[in-house]
Amino acid sequence: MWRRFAHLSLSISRTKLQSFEPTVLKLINTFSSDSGSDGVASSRKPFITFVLGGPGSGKGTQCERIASTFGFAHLSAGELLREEMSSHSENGELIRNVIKEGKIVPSAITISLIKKAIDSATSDKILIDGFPRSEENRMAFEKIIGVEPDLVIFFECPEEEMVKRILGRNQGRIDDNMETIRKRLKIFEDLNMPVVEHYSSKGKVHKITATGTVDEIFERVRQVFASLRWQVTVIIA
Ligand SMILES: Nc1ncnc2c1ncn2[C@@H]1O[C@H](COP(=O)(O)OP(=O)(O)O)[C@@H](O)[C@H]1O
Ligand SMILES: Nc1ccn([C@@H]2O[C@H](COP(=O)(O)OP(=O)(O)O)[C@@H](O)[C@H]2O)c(=O)n1
Ligand SMILES: [Mg+2]
Repeated sequence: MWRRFAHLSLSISRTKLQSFEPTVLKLINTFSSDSGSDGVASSRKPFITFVLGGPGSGKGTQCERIASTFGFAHLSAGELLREEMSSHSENGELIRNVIKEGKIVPSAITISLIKKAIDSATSDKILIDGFPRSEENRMAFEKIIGVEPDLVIFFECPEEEMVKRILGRNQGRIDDNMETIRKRLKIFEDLNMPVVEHYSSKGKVHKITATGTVDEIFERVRQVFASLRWQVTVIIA
């Protein structure tokens, strides 16, 4: 039956895609970004977005909205580490100490958790929230996983706003106290920002002003994802 159809592969915006008659479209679940590498996505390679920003800048909150609106799997590096910490695994104590100090967990541990989460994700559009947090994290990911992100979102937020949000977060986290927050803010400047600068120089970063209401910020984020070019196969009957 499929042999009677001509297949045409093209890149098309999501808005235009929605106006097509669904019966003549077969959507391959991949897409590429305008700023992406080669613009040609394979149906097997996941579309990876790194979501970066200081502690309390709203990464987790906005990732939930992106995931539910655009069908992404949301993997939070911090959540994966906290789960591992609570599972009493051999690395649990090490992770607890590093998080309490606001430092960065060795890349091999974090990447192995991320890899497992990617492998079991139900979407091949993946948000990796809070990773990479250092150049060492970044280089290890690119080496072990063997891909670069297709897109990087960076939430820019003033320090005093981040501190206010963390102190109001109320999730019982061992690192949400003023002493650890100060250390995390320093790590953010010293180790996280070089990662943002690296991907900025490659034209992959979309900087989002992370002040205002959750809805206002999501409207800025939404525009980035709505402008992604979907890779579709059109089946012409
Ligand atoms: N735009 C916003 N305005 C006020 N509070 C916010 C906003 N976005 C998130 N929050 C709250 O701030 C805290 C930190 O947000 P979160 O998404 O956990 O940030 P991150 O993952 O970057 O640390 C949470 O309690 C969240 O509910
Ligand atoms: N790539 C990562 C991500 C988090 N972490 C650790 O986990 C802590 C919490 O990360 P998180 O992403 O949940 O924190 P928020 O920025 O969401 O507040 C960090 O401060 C680090 O100690 C890490 O070591 N390596
Ligand atoms: Mg978070």
